[in-house]
Formats: sequence, C-alpha cells, structure tokens
Amino acid sequence: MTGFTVALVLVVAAAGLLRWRRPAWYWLTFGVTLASVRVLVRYATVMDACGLTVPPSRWRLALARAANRPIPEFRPPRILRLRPTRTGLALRLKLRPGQDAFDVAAASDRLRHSFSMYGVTSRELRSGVVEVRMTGYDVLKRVQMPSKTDTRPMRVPVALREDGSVHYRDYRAIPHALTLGATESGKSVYQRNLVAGLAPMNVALVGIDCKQGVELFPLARRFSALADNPDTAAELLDALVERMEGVYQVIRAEQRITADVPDAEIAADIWDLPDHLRPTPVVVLVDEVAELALYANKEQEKRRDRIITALVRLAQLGRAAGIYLEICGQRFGSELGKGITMLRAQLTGRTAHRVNDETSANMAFGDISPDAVIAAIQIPAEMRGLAVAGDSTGGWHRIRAPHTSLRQAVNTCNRHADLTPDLPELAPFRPALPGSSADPVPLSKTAPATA
Ligand SMILES: Nc1ncnc2c1ncn2[C@@H]1O[C@H](COP(=O)(O)OP(=O)(O)OP(=O)(O)O)[C@@H](O)[C@H]1O
Repeated sequence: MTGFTVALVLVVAAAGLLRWRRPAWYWLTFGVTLASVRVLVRYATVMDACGLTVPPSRWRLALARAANRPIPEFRPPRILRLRPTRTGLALRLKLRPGQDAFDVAAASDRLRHSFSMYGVTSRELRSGVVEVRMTGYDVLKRVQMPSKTDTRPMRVPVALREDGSVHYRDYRAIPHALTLGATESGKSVYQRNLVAGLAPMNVALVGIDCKQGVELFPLARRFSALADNPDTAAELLDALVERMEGVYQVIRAEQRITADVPDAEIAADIWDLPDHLRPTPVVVLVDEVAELALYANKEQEKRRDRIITALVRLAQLGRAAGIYLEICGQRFGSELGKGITMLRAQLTGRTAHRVNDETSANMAFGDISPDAVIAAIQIPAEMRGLAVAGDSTGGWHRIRAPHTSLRQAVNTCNRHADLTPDLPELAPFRPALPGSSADPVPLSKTAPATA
C-alpha cells in the first residue's frame, strides 16, 4: 500500500468513527462539505424526481423551435443561496411561476432521503422565496446549544428545534405559556432551562411549587418570592394581582402626563414607559398546577376558587403590567374544575412533552393544531425531554432542551443572585436562602413517633 492509500484509509476510518460517535463534529469536519457538493450536484435531478420543476415557458419553447434547438428541460426553483450551518444546510430558493411554498413543504420527506440528509423542513420567507433547512444528523439526540444566541430582553434560548435552529421562549411575543407532560417526561428540566436562561436578565422570578418546593426552592437565591403550598400560593397570587393593579396605576399616571404633550408616545404597557419608571417584569413559574386546583372540603374549595380567579386575572391583564405566567403540569383540562378552560385559553404558548393519552395531547393543542396533537402522541418514551412546542398561530416544532442538571441550574442562579430584585409587595414571600437556619429540618425530627 502506498502512503497515500494508508492516509486515505485513515481519514475514511476517522470520518466513520466521528459520524458514529460524534455526529456534530463529523458534520463540522467532513459532513458539511460532502453534503454541499451532493446537494449542488444532484439538485436538478432531485427536484425533477420530487415534482418540483415546471415546464419551460411558451416563449422559451418558441425560441428553441425557431432556433432549431432541442426542447428546453423542465426547470427547478432557482438557488438564491446555499448556506452551511452548525447542524446542516440552509437552501434559499426562488420559486418558479406556478409553484408555491406548500409544494416544497409537501416534498420535504422526498427531499430528505434524495439528498441523504437527516431532516428537511421548509418555510416561506417572502412571496415566492422559500428556505429549505436540512439537518445533517439528529440534532435532538444530544442537544448542544450554540455558544452565541440572539439574546434580547425577556427572550430565552430554551431548547433546540429539530431543524437545528434555536427555540426561544419570548415573553413579550407570547406572554403566558402552558407546559404539559406525563411524569418523567422532562418538564422540570425544561423549566430549569428557563430559569437558568432568565437568571442573568433584569427580571423578578416568582415560583409556586406545590411538590413541597423540591424543584424551585434549591434555586431560591435568584427568586424574589416562593410558595410551596396552596395556602401560601393563594396569598402570593393575591399579592401579584395587587402589584399588577399598582403597575396599571403607574401607566395611567404616565398617560395623564403625556396626553397633553403633542407627538409624545402614550404608554400602553410597561415597555412604553421611560426606563426610570419601568417596573421590573415578573415571570411566575407554577409547577404541578393541578395541586392548586384540588380540594377535599369547602374551605379548600374556596381557596381553590381564589387561586384560579387570581391566575385568570393575571393571565388576562398581566401582560401590560409585565407579569408573565409559565404554568406546568401533567394535565390541564376541564376536569380540574371551573375557570380552567378560561385560563388555558389565555396561555397561548404551548409545550407538550410525552403524554399518556390523546386527551392530554388535546389539552395542549386541541384548540390550536390537530397536527401538533398527533406529533405529541408520537413522542417516544425513551426520548425524555423531547417536546412539541406550538402557539396560537397553529405553527409547531419538535424541540428538546439541553440536559441541565439541578446542580448546574443552582450554580447559574447563585452566580446571578445579586440580580434578584426585592419587590415590596412580595416581601413576605421572599424565600429563606438554602443553607440558612430556616431550612426545613429532617422529617424524622419534625414528626416524632407517638407512643
Ligand atoms: N432534555 C433532556 N435531555 C435528556 N434527558 C432529559 C431531558 N429532560 C429530562 N430528561 C431526563 O428525564 C428525567 C425526568 O425529567 P424531569 O424530572 O424533567 O421530568 P418531569 O416531567 O418533571 O417528571 P415529574 O413530573 O415526575 O417531576 C430526568 O432525570 C432526565 O434524566
């Protein structure tokens, strides 16, 4: 064997090993070049085979006949740009007359295997221009978020989409959201990523965790208020409603001042207020929401109604006051009693992890997108953390958050503890910090055995 052959064999073996063990590295070293060449070489044939070509126009036919030249071939969409990405390729196409974005979307599965890519999705950028995003490998198998993301206030890069793009939880675009999923499906990890993403931002975090606080209390250093039982939750939610009313008064007062100033912007929400007047936005995270809706006696029923009413009010009016709801649970339907469907209608951001039945999937997407219901039912049990995210526009994506451990989330919260705002209305709910004497004592000491 010559030296060249040995080198070639070694390179091919290294590429094969990388592809198997580290697909992301394979893509960046070998995959991106090979795939780009493959797409460009096969482009015309594949588009023709996928039914994405149009016949030559009449004048081209006439011109060919007049010049006695062969009949021109069917034409595929024109390539405007082929851009390699961290996880695949982005192909921008100008459609030919008579083609539409739906044609390309309908052919995405055929394009996927014809170009030997892992996944293909498409979206219309503007009239007649479509971007086909292809992924070179299963990006959701081992989620690696890009080191640089587009960070804006109240916009958290929380997960990766199956097309390799970043999935943002944008509170200003979609103020309130519902996250559903069976037990062990990945809800807490998703919520942890949200908290870790919000921690460096100028925002107050408020948590209601009726799982005795096990999910949110370790993150207490970055929380302005926490509740770990329905009684405290009811009081905390009332305090939030009071804060919301106070913020509305601030907006009204500013409106009165600006109303007489010609050309001045009139504030409609906290983001229109000048910086020195703008109250800190608040994200309220509710874990295991069904615990708040359960009751066993009249007293608890009254408390439940008070809690749901406060949540509905915050969901209806909170956006302008910069109060955003992030509600998480296993199920969230009418079986939880009155007010729940009204509340769900306000939670327009939806994320469903693996669910146990179609009814649960319908709770997430039944009123938004039938396709998303099917996608949520199909999430395999072994792919924990895989979810379907959609919103009231009917659009949806498969997403998966990175596997952030509780330790990592606690470290992030501790690092940003100095950013935790003190909100006067929520002062009574300020958590005792982990490690302080207010921490709960072990069970064996709190419940002495009776004789
Ligand atoms: N994005 C992810 N990537 C990889 N593994 C994950 C991911 N999300 C969750 N998991 C795995 O699934 C397990 C369960 O996740 P998690 O605790 O978030 O589920 P859950 O829906 O909150 O469950 P429960 O309702 O019982 O608290 C985790 O221990 C983790 O190992």
